[in-house]
Amino acid sequence: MDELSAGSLYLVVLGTLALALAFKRVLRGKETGVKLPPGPWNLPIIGSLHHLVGAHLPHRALLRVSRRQGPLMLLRLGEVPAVVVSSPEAAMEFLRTRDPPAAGRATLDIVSFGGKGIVMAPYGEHWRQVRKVCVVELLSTRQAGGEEVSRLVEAIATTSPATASIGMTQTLAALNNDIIARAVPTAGLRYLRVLKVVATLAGSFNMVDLFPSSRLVRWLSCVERRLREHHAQTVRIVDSIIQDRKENEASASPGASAEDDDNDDLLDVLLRLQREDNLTFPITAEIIGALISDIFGAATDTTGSTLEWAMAELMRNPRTMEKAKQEVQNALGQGRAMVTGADIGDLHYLQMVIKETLPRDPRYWKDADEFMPERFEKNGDDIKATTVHMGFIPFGAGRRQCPGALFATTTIQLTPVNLLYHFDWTLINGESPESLDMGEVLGISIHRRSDLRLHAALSVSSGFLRHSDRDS
Ligand code: HEM
Repeated sequence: MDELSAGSLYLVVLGTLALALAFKRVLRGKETGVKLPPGPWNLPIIGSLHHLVGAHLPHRALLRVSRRQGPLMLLRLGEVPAVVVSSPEAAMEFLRTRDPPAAGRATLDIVSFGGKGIVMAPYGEHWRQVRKVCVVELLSTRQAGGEEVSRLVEAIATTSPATASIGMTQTLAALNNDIIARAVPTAGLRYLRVLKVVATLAGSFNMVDLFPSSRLVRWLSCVERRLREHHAQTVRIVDSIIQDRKENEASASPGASAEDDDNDDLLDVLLRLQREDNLTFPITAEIIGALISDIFGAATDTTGSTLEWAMAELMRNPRTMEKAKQEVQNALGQGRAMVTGADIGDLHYLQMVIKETLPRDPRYWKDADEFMPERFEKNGDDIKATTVHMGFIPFGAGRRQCPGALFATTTIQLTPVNLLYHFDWTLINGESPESLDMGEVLGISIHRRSDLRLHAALSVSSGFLRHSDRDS
């Protein structure tokens, strides 16, 4: 098996970093005076693209070239110079000490509202302000997911046993949308559907991104046209959501909004900031739209695929699954309807399972391909300090590190704990742990190539009544 095997969030990070850094943080040496790293030999027009041929996933091709060139290399992707960072140390060094100007991909410029949100905003006053809004107002104090995970458990528990084959890809993606959508409840399915198309189009390699100055390429590209159309739809949907919310607020009784401050969702917070007008620039409807899109985009794909890989790894490793289940059931006893964030602190093995879903670099981890949560036991208390140096930066580092890390961590722990506590999971269609497909495809992060379909039976510990019992 390939040394960066499926299930590794390090892949997500590597993919994210490689793609983000390759496309998003493009160094323009002559503008910045930064000394550019060396790269492989280039051809006219296509630049370094021929070095990437042969791997079906771009991050793997980048990894292959980086093995020859070193962890920091300069590629020319068509006409676009790109610095690719592919080792944790180089990434840490790069992310901590340098802040190259963002020169966005042509397609991402469209979907990011021209950098008016956070993800594609170049370093500067606008980014500083919106980042503060995200960290202080939107993400740090919000606990993700309790209600939604509970609904998910109930939905699975009440699925008729005869047909209880659960499509984990859709189920976990729906859970994440549910969690994030709580922040924008009126966003609705239409918004999420459009956003998904936008993410798929923007997540792929596009000629327009390689030759942004070519009018011919832009004219021939249907991707750019489709992105513009879908982006216009998201703008219309967000505008109508804002309009509805403002009308509701206007018709609500005076004082009601102050009472509900604690329940404010993401849109409420942004509208309040717009009214207060305390930032160094006005929060326009466009900025609100851009921030909402960015947060959905940054949150759903990453969290959903992490959860899916974690479940897949557990299914592929029955002994690990059994050990994790034992820990959860021993710690929580029988008959609980819901496991909450407060219960997670004692579940050390489960936390190691999540960590193990994240790093997979053979230069730092022995038998990196083996799914061995126990490897974290050995490092004991030093784990926090050592992981930073050992290739464990799933949420990035430096100024642009993930502001949703806390939010995401709650979801990626709370969901599997509940899934393991309430259900016994089995593979279906004659699949065995050894034959389980662990192939990958590229989206905003690395996804499973095939949908993970599992059978769920209510476990003895679960407090949810069996479906048949409920009916009788
Ligand atoms: C397992 C889940 C997640 C992983 C692995 C992850 C990883 C990352 C990484 C590596 C970056 C830095 C990218 C770069 O340097 O360009 C990032 C940025 C970001 N993430 Fe996350 N993330 C996750 C979940 C979330 C969630 C749940 C949210 C919001 C609710 C979120 C919001 C953001 C935002 C807004 C940024 C851009 C920050 C900036 O540019 O200043 N992420 N994430």
